[in-house]
Amino acid sequence: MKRSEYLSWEEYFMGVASLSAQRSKDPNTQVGACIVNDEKRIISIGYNGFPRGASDDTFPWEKEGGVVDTKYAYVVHAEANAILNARTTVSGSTVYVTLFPCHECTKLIIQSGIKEIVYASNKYKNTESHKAALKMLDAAGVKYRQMEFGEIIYVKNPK
Ligand SMILES: Nc1ccn([C@H]2C[C@H](O)[C@@H](COP(=O)(O)O)O2)c(=O)n1
Ligand SMILES: [Zn+2]
Repeated sequence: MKRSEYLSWEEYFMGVASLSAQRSKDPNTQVGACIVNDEKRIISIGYNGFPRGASDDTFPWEKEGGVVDTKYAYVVHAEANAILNARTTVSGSTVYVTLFPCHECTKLIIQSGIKEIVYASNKYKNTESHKAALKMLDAAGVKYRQMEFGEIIYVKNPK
């Protein structure tokens, strides 16, 4: 008899996103993303980090200070890295991401043709960035739903 405690596809893809997040050097928030096509194939992964050439040891991880002295000026977000890392089209795919996309990543998600977002944490809910992201996703008809490992707890823009 086959074992019954195996991971569901959703748990597997969010698990890969979560493992990817563990590569991040951000001391405060580690984010991972996993892009999956309609054949359930993982086509790309990414996590938040500095761009090539920007050393994790010399560029700032600070949250506060002048623009050039904080991480926000330099970090490439997990979703952006996953889209950029893809070696095939991401159009029509689903992105599993450990944190709801910010408004900038939302633009990339929409423009790259990703059709669905499955996210875990929504810790920046109620921020202006989140509101803008929701506005764009709803206008574009991109679906999004929250999942807690194994359990889908919220669905928006269903088929
Ligand atoms: N959807 C997101 C949102 C944020 N990030 C990155 C950008 C930063 O490295 C970090 C957020 O830092 P915090 O302000 O919480 O200290 O997460 C991302 O990759 N994807
Ligand atoms: Zn972002």
